[in-house]
Amino acid sequence: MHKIVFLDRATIAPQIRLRSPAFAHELVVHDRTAPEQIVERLAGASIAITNKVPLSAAVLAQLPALRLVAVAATGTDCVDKAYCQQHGIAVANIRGYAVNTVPEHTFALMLALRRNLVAYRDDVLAGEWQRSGQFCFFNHTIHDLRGARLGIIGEGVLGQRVADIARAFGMVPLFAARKGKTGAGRLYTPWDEMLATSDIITLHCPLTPQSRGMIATPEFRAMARRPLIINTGRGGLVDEAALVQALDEGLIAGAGFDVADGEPPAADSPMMRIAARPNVILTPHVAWASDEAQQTLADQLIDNIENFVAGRPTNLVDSAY
Ligand SMILES: NC(=O)c1ccc[n+]([C@@H]2O[C@H](COP(=O)([O-])OP(=O)(O)OC[C@H]3O[C@@H](n4cnc5c(N)ncnc54)[C@H](O)[C@@H]3O)[C@@H](O)[C@H]2O)c1
Ligand SMILES: O=C(O)[C@H](O)CO
Repeated sequence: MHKIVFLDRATIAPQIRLRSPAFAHELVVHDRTAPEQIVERLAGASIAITNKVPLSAAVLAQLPALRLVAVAATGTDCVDKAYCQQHGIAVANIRGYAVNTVPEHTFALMLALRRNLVAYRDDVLAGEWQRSGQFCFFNHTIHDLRGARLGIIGEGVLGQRVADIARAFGMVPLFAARKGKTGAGRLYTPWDEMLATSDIITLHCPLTPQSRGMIATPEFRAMARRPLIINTGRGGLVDEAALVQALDEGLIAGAGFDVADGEPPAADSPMMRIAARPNVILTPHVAWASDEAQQTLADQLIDNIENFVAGRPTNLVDSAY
């Protein structure tokens, strides 16, 4: 009989229904699991469910019964997939569930920052409208999306939907070629050209050893049009100290982030130090979290587990990802 252990059920909202897998099993559910509890809790489990509890090689090496890590997310950066691949542990993720929720959140950040909604709201609350003496006032510039060039990093499910919505707004979406690769091809804009010509840059790629820190000081200095940076991908894709410096030096117009390098970020972290600025919006990794998307995720999570046990696994992730 399979023993299934869910390490962090509290990362999915309580109203989301998690159906019981349709095979003989024992299911143990923990709301949260601290690093020092992982090995003890997964002892004897053949299937581990994790959303964000890290499963490092050192931890996995102590779990000889483990056969499947079912990640309750698209991003699998919390799992040492190279170790899993070498030791016959399958890793499955959730795909396509966020195709509405993340692009909608991405555009919410873009619109709010392009139109300076946070700054105007602060002004209204501070009495600026009354002081202006007329029906409107112009303390902050406002830019339309129509005509803006949108650099998109990552051309998967989310990057493509963002491009579709961008076209509907009359924007010009540009899929960035891989950093460091020459010869962009018909569908891709060379990396340097994307940096130099975008009015907004949005990240939709996984966090891997290759993509960590892909936007750092040299990239900010190459952003000739003072773009907005939107990151709903993963903390760690953008070097946060370099982001603060880029904002301080006016190299970028603003930042809309749903993720941080280390979550929750420490109170004195770079992201928290800039979070109150009017041209910064930081949301707590909730772009994925519409009720609709969460239910799709929960259903697909159990599908993945049932399919694995039935011998026809779905959504397996290899170590390159
Ligand atoms: N903030 C959130 O709530 C939230 C929700 C869902 C997904 N995400 C993040 O968004 C990412 C993308 O999701 P998706 O559903 O589009 O995944 P996907 O697998 O469909 O697409 C990922 C794309 O990134 C590309 N890619 C891989 N490595 C790259 C690199 N080094 N540089 C540039 N591109 C690279 C892949 O080729 C692929 O086209 C996930 O990996 C996850 O980290 C965040
Ligand atoms: O990768 C994902 O699916 C989101 O970050 C939610 O965990």
